[in-house]
Amino acid sequence: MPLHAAGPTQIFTFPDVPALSQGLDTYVAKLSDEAIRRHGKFTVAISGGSLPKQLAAVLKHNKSVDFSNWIVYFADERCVPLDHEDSNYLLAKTELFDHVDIPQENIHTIDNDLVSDPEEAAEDYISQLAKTFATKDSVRFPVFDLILLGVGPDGHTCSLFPGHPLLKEMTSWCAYITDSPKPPSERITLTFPVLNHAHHVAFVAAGAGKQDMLHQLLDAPGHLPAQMVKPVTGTLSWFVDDAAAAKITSATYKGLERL
Ligand SMILES: O=C(O)[C@H](O)[C@@H](O)[C@H](O)[C@H](O)COP(=O)(O)O
Repeated sequence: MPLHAAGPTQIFTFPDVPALSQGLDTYVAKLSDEAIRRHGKFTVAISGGSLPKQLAAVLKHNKSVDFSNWIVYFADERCVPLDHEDSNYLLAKTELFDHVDIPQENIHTIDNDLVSDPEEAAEDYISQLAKTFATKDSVRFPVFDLILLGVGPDGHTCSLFPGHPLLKEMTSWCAYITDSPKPPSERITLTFPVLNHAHHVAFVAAGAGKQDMLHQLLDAPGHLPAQMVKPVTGTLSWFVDDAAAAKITSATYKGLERL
């Protein structure tokens, strides 16, 4: 069985979180290897929340991954200093970056001097993205090799929340929000067109607390933010543990796959 294939959403289920981390390691290592062979680098965007820990648990020990060619962005970031306990960067640093050899200049953080001005911080982040993704041929949207996303109990992903005007943002690469219902209220976030131009997008969700939302997202059509992630040509995968997957019933997904 291929790990992923263009086309319909693939859902990989695991008995528990350690097994899910093992599966993520296999998946990310393969995509990293493919991307580095193809274009000499692996461009990846990482979310906050529980994802960095789940991602890093096994991956940080994987000596076969060429982290020196990773280029890392944040799918969203809270507008707090980089050493603040709410910083997605600090979390990813503690869980992953401190254990592997990603060159510091390849880790694109929110500008620490701009965290009190979300609009400026988002503008700066667009400039950082342009350094990696704009060529002299110019690109319409960044095309990440992989974007790793979490999902909230209200169906939000990144800092894209249900009913928020940012759901309609279709031109800018990175936007700011000052009224996030999930604290802290000020954040920057990649936008849907960026998410949907990636080669691969993977959601990661674990625990019984995600059961109802996964059932809602995957068993019925809708317009919640996580349901608006529909890669134009890329793949969409879900990595879930059995507890989170327990209420998924749709025939579309009846072949929940073990990785
Ligand atoms: O910075 C953030 O708050 C996140 O990027 C956010 O979108 C997160 O991924 C979800 O809220 C899921 O969080 P949990 O995995 O902790 O439930």
